[in-house]
Amino acid sequence: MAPPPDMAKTAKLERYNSYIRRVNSTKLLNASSKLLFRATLLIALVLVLFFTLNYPTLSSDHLPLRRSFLSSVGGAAWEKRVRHSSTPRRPNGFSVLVTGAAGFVGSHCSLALKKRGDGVLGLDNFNDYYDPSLKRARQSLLQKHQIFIVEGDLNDGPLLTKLFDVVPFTHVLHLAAQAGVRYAMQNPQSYVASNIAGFVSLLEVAKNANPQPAIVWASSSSVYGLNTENPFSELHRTDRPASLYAATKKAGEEIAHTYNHIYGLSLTGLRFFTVYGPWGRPDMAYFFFTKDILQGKPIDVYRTHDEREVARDFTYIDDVVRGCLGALDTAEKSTGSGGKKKAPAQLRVYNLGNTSPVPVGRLVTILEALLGAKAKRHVITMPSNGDVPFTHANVSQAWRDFGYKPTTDLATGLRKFVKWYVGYYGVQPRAKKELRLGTTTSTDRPGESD
Ligand SMILES: O=C(O)[C@H]1O[C@H](OP(=O)(O)OP(=O)(O)OC[C@H]2O[C@@H](n3ccc(=O)[nH]c3=O)[C@H](O)[C@@H]2O)[C@H](O)[C@@H](O)[C@H]1O
Repeated sequence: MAPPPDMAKTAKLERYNSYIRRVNSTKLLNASSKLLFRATLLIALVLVLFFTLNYPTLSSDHLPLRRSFLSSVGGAAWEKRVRHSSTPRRPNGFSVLVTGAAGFVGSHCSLALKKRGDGVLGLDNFNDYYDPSLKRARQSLLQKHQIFIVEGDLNDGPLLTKLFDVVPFTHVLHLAAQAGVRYAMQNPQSYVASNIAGFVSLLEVAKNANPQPAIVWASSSSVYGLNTENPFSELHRTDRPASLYAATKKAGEEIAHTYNHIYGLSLTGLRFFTVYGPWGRPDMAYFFFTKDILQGKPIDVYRTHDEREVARDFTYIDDVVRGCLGALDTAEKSTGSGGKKKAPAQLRVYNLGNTSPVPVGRLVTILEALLGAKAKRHVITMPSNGDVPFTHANVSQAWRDFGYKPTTDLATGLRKFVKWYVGYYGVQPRAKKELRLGTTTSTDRPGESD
């Protein structure tokens, strides 16, 4: 029997309503899965960005990815900046790639080269081994002098290749490194990554470049290690490093030999002796002693195991800059091309020191006078941390080949450093008046802080 017409209508309405509910719930389901999918995508993207930008090591696998996120690298505008920065403005001027250009020695050398009309392109990874804001301040200074620093890592082969594709560099001044003797015990891998892998990465690209550049690079006085002959000469033994830092610099010297031998690269290693001065490195003793003395904090002054004073051949930055430029000026051309050696090429190593070691206690006394504050000296036996008891350079080879002659004694150099320090950090040493430190601004040129 057929239902009465009202009941049939109600049943139809019921079916219709349930159909609408089903449609609505399907729509809702679709909408929420879309939302879920988008949210997942967003979280994944955030995670990828986070791990890429914060990847802590120098793993080359991740660098191109990291770069492409950060990047300003590549593109017509970028290439124009790279070319403009590297173009010399004097006849027969050099086109120099300065690695570690935002570093202490790198920033000073970049400005000195630019000042005399050479083209300079910087490369720096702005790592946080010490306060990166100091590196950024140096970068701003270089930028004011039309020096562009490409932000990138030595282990980024494709980036280096790109730079050499854009610019036919005549020279490389390779100063990028993991510095610091004592920190090597805390972070050994960073020394291997920068000073060995990074150096090889640069040499691989340089040997394939056409033309091959001449390379001048920073070795270290620390390669003399346990050498007891004095003063240190390039002819002395360097096979007993006392720290991993020294071992990686010594490895660099051997690696330089190999690339010179196989590919005809012209290579000059410069053994720097405890370089100090304005815009210096905060991890070095003279720098953190200054900070600690001003803050009334105690400082550790090392003495040797046989109760003697520890001494260093502290070398002022302007002298080292002159040494670097002298080495560049006398560097012969590499002889290879396209990865093939055509003839024997120049291979050199030089000490760049001050030739007069000063005990660390004396350095503290000079700082006390400049700062008008007494240091809280905590004299302790040198811990087993890779430090050597003394350094002393014989620089006769650098003098003979490019007229290197250090001219700044420690008291003069520290006065310039303190003058910069108080200006940069805005502190007032009590001795300001007596020593005529004056003030300086953070925009003072490195090497022109007087
Ligand atoms: O010539 C180099 O190739 C190296 O020079 C520099 O190393 P170093 O000569 O060790 O300079 P730096 O740390 O300033 O210690 C100075 C003195 O203070 C003593 N020292 C140090 C710390 C401390 O707390 N107390 C102390 O007495 C310490 O024992 C030492 O006698 C660069 O950092 C390094 O990167 C590398 O370039």
